[in-house]
Amino acid sequence: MRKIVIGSRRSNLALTQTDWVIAQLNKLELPYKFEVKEIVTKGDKILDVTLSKVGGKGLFVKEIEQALANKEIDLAVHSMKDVPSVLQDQFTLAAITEREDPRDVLISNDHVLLNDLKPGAVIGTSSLRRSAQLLAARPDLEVKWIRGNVETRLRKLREEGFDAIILAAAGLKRLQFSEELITQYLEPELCVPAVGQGALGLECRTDDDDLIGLLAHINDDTTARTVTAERTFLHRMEGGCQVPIAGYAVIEADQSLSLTALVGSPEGDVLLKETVNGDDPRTIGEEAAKRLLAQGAKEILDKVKKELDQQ
Ligand SMILES: NCc1[nH]cc(CCC(=O)O)c1CC(=O)O
Repeated sequence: MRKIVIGSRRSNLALTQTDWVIAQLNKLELPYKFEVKEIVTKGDKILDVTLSKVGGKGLFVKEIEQALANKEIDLAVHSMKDVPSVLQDQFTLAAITEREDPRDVLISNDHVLLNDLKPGAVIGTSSLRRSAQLLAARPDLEVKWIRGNVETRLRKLREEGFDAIILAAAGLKRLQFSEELITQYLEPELCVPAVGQGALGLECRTDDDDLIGLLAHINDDTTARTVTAERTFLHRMEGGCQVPIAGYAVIEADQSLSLTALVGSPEGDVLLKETVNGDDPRTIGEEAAKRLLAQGAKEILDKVKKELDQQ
């Protein structure tokens, strides 16, 4: 019986996601056992400055990959939205598991809906993707930076003068927060989710054929196809997750794919958005990128990156 060591960040969400993956693998009743090893990443320690300053979100993944390379761990469970669009050859995304609710949600004090928030209400988010789309819908709102894990952000909502915050439904559901906490689901038409939002990715060493074979059992084809379309788009935009890019694909009744891709300015005064249909995930990802680039998406993103560098 082989023991698989799984590296996880120490947050409740990361540990819950890791336990969920272990439960799926145990159901297979194959001769493997699983052990969790907690890893504290630099991104977890640095909570006060903007993440873009210390290397973006890829940072969470990087230290876990070091542990994979050193064979301290055999497997890493990631939120797909935190995984850079290209991995080094020595690492493989062996499976993408079934997507949880991909939507963002609004959580406001006193359960006030987005349209009913008072002019100038303060919204907490640290995502330029969320701020761009929220401000496009409600230009009068004020967006304020908020950091920390899900529990910390909920505490800050109550204690630090925010009127509302935006979180991913997937994280709240996995952590088993009550539905009553959620004021409003932001449908993808209003707020296109982050590329990969709600899906988990399982990363291991490329030469670990045995583990790759095991993980294939818990790959979800629908999620893998849709997330591949989204990530192809992200890759072509040369976007990290710290810039205002969104991508969300679904499978239609006739099994074809439909990808909605968005690039915006952080202030929400420009939102470029395209929906592309087709059968091949990579082709529609490329096509969405081509259409947005033709409308000036690169200029918008370059300006954002320059501003981040100056911070
Ligand atoms: N940005 C951090 C992060 N990375 C993954 C999730 C959970 C949702 C998911 O799996 O996409 C969250 C929290 C959030 O955005 O509210």
